[in-house]
Amino acid sequence: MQEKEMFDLTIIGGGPAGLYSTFYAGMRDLKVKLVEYNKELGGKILFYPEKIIWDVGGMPPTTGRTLINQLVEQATTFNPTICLNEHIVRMVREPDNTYTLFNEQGKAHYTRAVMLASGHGIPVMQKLEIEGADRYEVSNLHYTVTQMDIFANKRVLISGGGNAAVDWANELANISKEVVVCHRRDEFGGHEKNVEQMKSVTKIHTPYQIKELHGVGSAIEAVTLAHCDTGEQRQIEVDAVIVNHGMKLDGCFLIEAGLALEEDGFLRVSACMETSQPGIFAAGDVTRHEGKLQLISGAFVEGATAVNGVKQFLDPKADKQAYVSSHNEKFKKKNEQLKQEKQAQLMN
Ligand SMILES: Cc1cc2nc3c(=O)[nH]c(=O)nc-3n(C[C@H](O)[C@H](O)[C@H](O)COP(=O)(O)OP(=O)(O)OC[C@H]3O[C@@H](n4cnc5c(N)ncnc54)[C@H](O)[C@@H]3O)c2cc1C
Repeated sequence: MQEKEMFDLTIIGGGPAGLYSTFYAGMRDLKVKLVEYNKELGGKILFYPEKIIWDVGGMPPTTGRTLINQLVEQATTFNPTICLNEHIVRMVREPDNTYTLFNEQGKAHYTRAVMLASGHGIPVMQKLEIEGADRYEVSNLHYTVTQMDIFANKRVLISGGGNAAVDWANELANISKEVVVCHRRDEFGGHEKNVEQMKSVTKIHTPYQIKELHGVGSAIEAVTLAHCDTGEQRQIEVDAVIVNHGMKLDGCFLIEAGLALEEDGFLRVSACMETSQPGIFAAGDVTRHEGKLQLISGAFVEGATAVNGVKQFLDPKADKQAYVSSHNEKFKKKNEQLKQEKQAQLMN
């Protein structure tokens, strides 16, 4: 029988919100477990590991990969329990007001409080609805860009008009032989400046969509685009195709748990990031509230606020927030260690 180990807090989702909350929960002496669906931590940043991030406070321009590594290092400061490759699909409130969370295989996690840091749910890329397209996925049909240099000196077609498609088009224009963008609408998502830049450095076809892929073996060599209104067709030769048609979101378990949602399907939360169910808190992209900052910095603030909410939920007499880290006794030994490491570095 599975051993029933009870945690103070179980965090669902290992993106920026979940990772920072894991660290902060350690600062608040909570016994914490982090459960992530992917086999790797990092959340959405895993979609842009090579992109440079500029807008996280106090952090000089840093790649997504470096930020993930730093977040993971910080999250593991207090030795939390981390479970990867587990999709939480059900939350049950027990008569003693604790929660049991079940993963897809039926494994249970026992916890006194829950934090939903599940972003937009399990992202499932919208695939091309063209028969046989999947055979090119092993070679030059991509649904995300995790490594820029594989597109160096290539003729790349990007299909899609969202934020990510615009960003990738601009970045690839610096290294690829040619970047062509097709989109079924004339308008593109993302910052106006980025869209303008994309228009000046790539060839754009709107309103067009991919109608046919032509390949030999497992590689696409050309693509037929069709005009969305007239059906007029044009063929272009390519070395790689990137499709970014958005993601299907799996938010079903939030609905099944009976949590109050805003109209757009995201979680309604109180000022201390508690959901409509006592003991279930939330942080990051999964929440909506007035003043929402849907950025990594916003996820950090919401994470710390939610952990403080959890602490007071479990112990109403607890301080409202953790004692500042610069003067926190918890770090005394670690600070000594850091000083010694720095001195040793200077000596070498
Ligand atoms: C292309 C792109 C570029 C961006 N650039 C920037 C930028 O420059 N600066 C910036 O501040 N922000 C940027 N963002 C936004 C930023 O990435 C998000 O705001 C941030 O990742 C939100 O963090 P999160 O932890 O709330 O959610 P996520 O990062 O989405 O993480 C949620 C995690 O929860 C997991 N999960 C979900 N449901 C379950 C479940 N049921 N069971 C187990 N695990 C589950 C998911 O697998 C995922 O790992 C960008 C976003 C994109 C898409």
